[in-house]
This record gives sequence, structure tokens and C-alpha cells, in this order.
Amino acid sequence: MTSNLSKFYKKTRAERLAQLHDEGFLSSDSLELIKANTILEETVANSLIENQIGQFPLPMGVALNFIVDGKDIVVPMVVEEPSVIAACSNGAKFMRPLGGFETTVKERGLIGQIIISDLEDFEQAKSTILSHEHDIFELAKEAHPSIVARSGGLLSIEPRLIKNESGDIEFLTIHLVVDVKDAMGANIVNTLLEGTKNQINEWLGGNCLMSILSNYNDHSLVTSECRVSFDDLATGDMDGKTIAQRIAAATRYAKLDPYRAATHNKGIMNGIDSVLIATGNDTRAVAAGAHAYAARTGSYQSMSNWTINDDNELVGELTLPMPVGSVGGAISVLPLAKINQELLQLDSAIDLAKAVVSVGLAQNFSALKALVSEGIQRGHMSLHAKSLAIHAGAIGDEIDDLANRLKNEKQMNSKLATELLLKIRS
Ligand SMILES: CC(C)(COP(=O)([O-])OP(=O)([O-])OC[C@H]1O[C@@H](n2cnc3c(N)ncnc32)[C@H](O)[C@@H]1OP(=O)([O-])[O-])[C@@H](O)C(=O)NCCC(=O)NCCSC(=O)C[C@@](C)(O)CC(=O)[O-]
Ligand SMILES: NC(=O)C1=CN([C@@H]2O[C@H](COP(=O)(O)OP(=O)(O)OC[C@H]3O[C@@H](n4cnc5c(N)ncnc54)[C@H](OP(=O)(O)O)[C@@H]3O)[C@@H](O)[C@H]2O)C=CC1
Repeated sequence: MTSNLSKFYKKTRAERLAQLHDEGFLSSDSLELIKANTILEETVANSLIENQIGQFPLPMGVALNFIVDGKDIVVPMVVEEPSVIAACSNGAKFMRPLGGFETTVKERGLIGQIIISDLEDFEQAKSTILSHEHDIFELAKEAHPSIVARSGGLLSIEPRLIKNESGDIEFLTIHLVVDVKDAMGANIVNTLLEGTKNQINEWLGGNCLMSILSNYNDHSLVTSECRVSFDDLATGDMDGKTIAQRIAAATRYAKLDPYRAATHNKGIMNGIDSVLIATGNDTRAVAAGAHAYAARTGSYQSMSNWTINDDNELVGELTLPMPVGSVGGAISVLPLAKINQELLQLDSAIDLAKAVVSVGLAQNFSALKALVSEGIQRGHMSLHAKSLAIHAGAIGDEIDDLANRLKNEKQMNSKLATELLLKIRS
């Protein structure tokens, strides 16, 4: 058995599968299962990634009840975790009586970095960049004419001096902020950077270490806000005001303790990632930016804010960099991504960004509401019961039967699931 399979990438999918089978990495049954699971055309799947051997289906669902900027939307989500979609719909339902989510987008620019070292006078180099502002705009137009034709392109130039651990300036980094229109824009920005960096470095006489997009996109911040009346929050034996105060306290806590902040933010990303996957967007790019933004003060904190206003309402706010696209990358190639844009009734990438941040806020609300009242396990585990049933071997009608029996038990685990399944079958 060896994984040193040189020129594997030059083979057809069938040949790759056969080789993995012959090497003993795949059983015949697994081989057949992989062969049978295809929705994407072979050429599309092969063009998107390398060493493609098959496709990996995940369930796709819709979150309901969302009103974003006055418009009702249905949100497609692709996710493997039970209760995420239910929580999202549940959260959005609470926001409806006071109008749903209101969003704000002040700007939408992607940042590209040109990093230059070995300069004698950094302050002088910074002035040189500013004196060449007009020339850099011209270079950028030449480097990516098609985005200019779409009324996008370079928006601004921001030189930054970067100090090293000893406090000495070691790098001049030039930020080119680019309007990428409806694309996510990483390739557009990288093309623009590579088309401008040599000339810029020549003016400076330094050493260009690299040029690349920054995923910390604080020029593409999107804010979503919502309100829930105390009257609508009461749950079990807890009144609405108490729940609201406890949700606000939970957010304050997540600003103080990174151990909690990571989980708080994971809940937000539950919703966000699911919509990104459903629309063919780059989850890694958004996650990198979101977590960097959560650490912008120097300590990693809650991404969201929940406070109480004078009208007896809980007020939620989530601001995140959201450089998503509605064209380009895999988005225009994946048929289900296009169908999901249809579901969302998107007019632009900005519409998608607004929906995604609102989903993050709804998700966060539901998780916090459960956590500060009855706890997460009732809602989450009752929906997780079906996964546990399948894991124990339940099939067909047995799945619901076993899940219902598991929900009636004090604790759920795979041993118990197996025992209950045996009872069902006996
Ligand atoms: C699970 C619920 C929604 C139950 O909540 P419930 O109060 O039992 O729900 P309900 O029966 O009153 O229904 C309210 C609405 O929720 C939705 N809903 C309700 N049930 C379903 C379902 N089966 N399938 C689809 N949608 C469902 C649906 O929209 C429904 O409206 P309706 O359709 O009746 O008009 C609630 O307990 C909840 O929101 N819990 C939070 C669960 C959660 O956050 N899950 C994420 C995974 S846990 C995690 O990874 C993150 C975490 C928690 O660690 C983050 C953190 O720590 O901050
Ligand atoms: N650090 C990171 O996050 C990195 C991410 N990536 C990857 O880059 C990809 C995204 O890059 P991106 O530049 O968006 O993708 P593309 O390279 O696909 O560029 C977008 C394309 O969309 C076309 N287009 C059509 N309509 C529009 C419109 N209205 N607005 C803007 N463009 C339009 C443009 O065509 P035309 O040329 O005719 O204008 C352009 O070719 C993702 O796959 C991502 O994973 C890559 C490198 C790094």
C-alpha cells in the first residue's frame, strides 16, 4: 500500500478509483458507492478540484421566517448538524413581530496587500506611494480592465508601516482596496496586485516579499440588527425580561472569556457556513475574516452584541466582514448554488451578504435563548436523536421509532440506542 501515486492527477476518475481499489485503500462496496453518488457533471467536478474521485452529498434544507430589510426570504442551508436549521428558523420567528432584520452596508471593498521590505527610509517610501496615487490607479485599470468595465476596480490606496517585535519599522505594506462588484473577488484582487506590484516596487527600490488578498476584510463590513419584545421572550417559568437580561449577560461574558467566545461564535458560524456552502461561497475566507474581526481589539471576543433598550426590547447586532459573491469562483458552476440563489431571490452579492449576517444573528439568538433558559440539550438532542438512531443501524421506519424512544430516556448515547434498536427488532 503506498500513497505515492505519481501522476494520479493525470488519470481519469475511473482510473483513479481503480488504482485506489487495487492499492487496497478502497473496498469494492465503497468503490461502488462513490461511483453511484454523482450530481455534478464529470467535467465540472474535475475542473473544480484536483484528484477528483467522487462527490460528497450533504443534506440541504431551508430556514424560514426571515424578514431582511422588509423582504421575506427563504434561506437555503447545507449542513450536517441537527438543530441548526430549526434554531435558525426559530430565531427568525422571534424577530418577525418587530420587523425582522435591518441591515447596513457602508462600503464593499476587498483589500489586497503588497508587502515591501528592505527600504532605507520608510516614511519617504510612504510619501512616494502617495505621490504616485494617480499612476497606481492607471496601473490598476490596465491590470484588470474587465472589472473597470463593470464599474468596479481600485477604490483607494492605503500605505501602512509595519513594525517588528522590537518596535522597528520593517515593512511598508500597501493596501489596494478594490470594488469587486458581485464577485467574492480574491482572484480579481490577486490579478490586480500582480499587475501593479513590480512597478510599485521599482518606484520604491525595495524588495517585494509578496502580494495577496487580505481575508481580514474590514472594508466589507455588514451589520444586521433586530429586536424582540420582552413579551415575546417569556419561556417556561422565566419571564421575558429575565431571559433578555440573561442573553445580554451571556454576550457580555463572551466578551470577557475567549473560551466562551469561541463557542458563542461557533454558534454564529453554524448558520453562516451553512448558507455559504449552499451558495457555493468560500467558507474558509469568511471564517478567517470573521474570527480576525472578532479579535480586532487584541483579545478574541463575541462577534455579536445583545443589549436591552428603553422600550422593553432585546436588541441584537452582528457586524462582520462578509465578502461573499453571487458570481465567479465555484458559484457560477455549481448548479445547486444557482438554484439556491433563486430561492434567496438575490439581486446582488450585497443581498446575499445581508442575508448571511442576519442568519448568523438568528442562530446566535436561538442558541443563547436555549442556553440561558432550559439549556441546549432538549432542543438540540431531540433533533440529534435521529442521527444517533441511524448511527446505531436503524433504517426506514425504525429511525423515527428509535429517535422517539431515545427522546423519552434521561440520557442518549449509542449504547442505549443499540439496545433500544434490538428491542424494536425483537
Ligand atoms: C430546537 C429548537 C428550535 C426547538 O425549539 P422549540 O421551542 O421546541 O420549538 P417550537 O416547537 O416552539 O417551534 C418554534 C419554531 O422553531 C422551528 N422549529 C422547531 N422545531 C423544528 C424542527 N424540528 N424542524 C424545523 N424547524 C423547527 C420552527 O420554525 C418553529 O416554528 P413553527 O414551524 O412551529 O411555526 C430550540 O430549542 C432551539 O432553537 N435550540 C437551539 C439549538 C441550537 O442552537 N443548535 C445549534 C447546535 S448547538 C451548537 O453547535 C452551538 C452552541 C449552542 O454551542 C453555540 C453557543 O454555545 O452559543
Ligand atoms: N485568500 C482567499 O480567500 C483566496 C480565495 N480564492 C478563491 O477565489 C475565488 C473567488 O475569486 P473571484 O475573483 O471572485 O472569482 P473569479 O476568478 O471567478 O472572478 C470573478 C469573475 O466573475 C465575472 N463576473 C461576471 N459578472 C460579474 C459581476 N457582476 N461582478 C463581478 N464579476 C463578475 C468576472 O468576469 P470578467 O472577468 O468578465 O469581469 C470575473 O471573471 C473563490 O473560489 C475563492 O475560493 C483564491 C485565492 C485566495
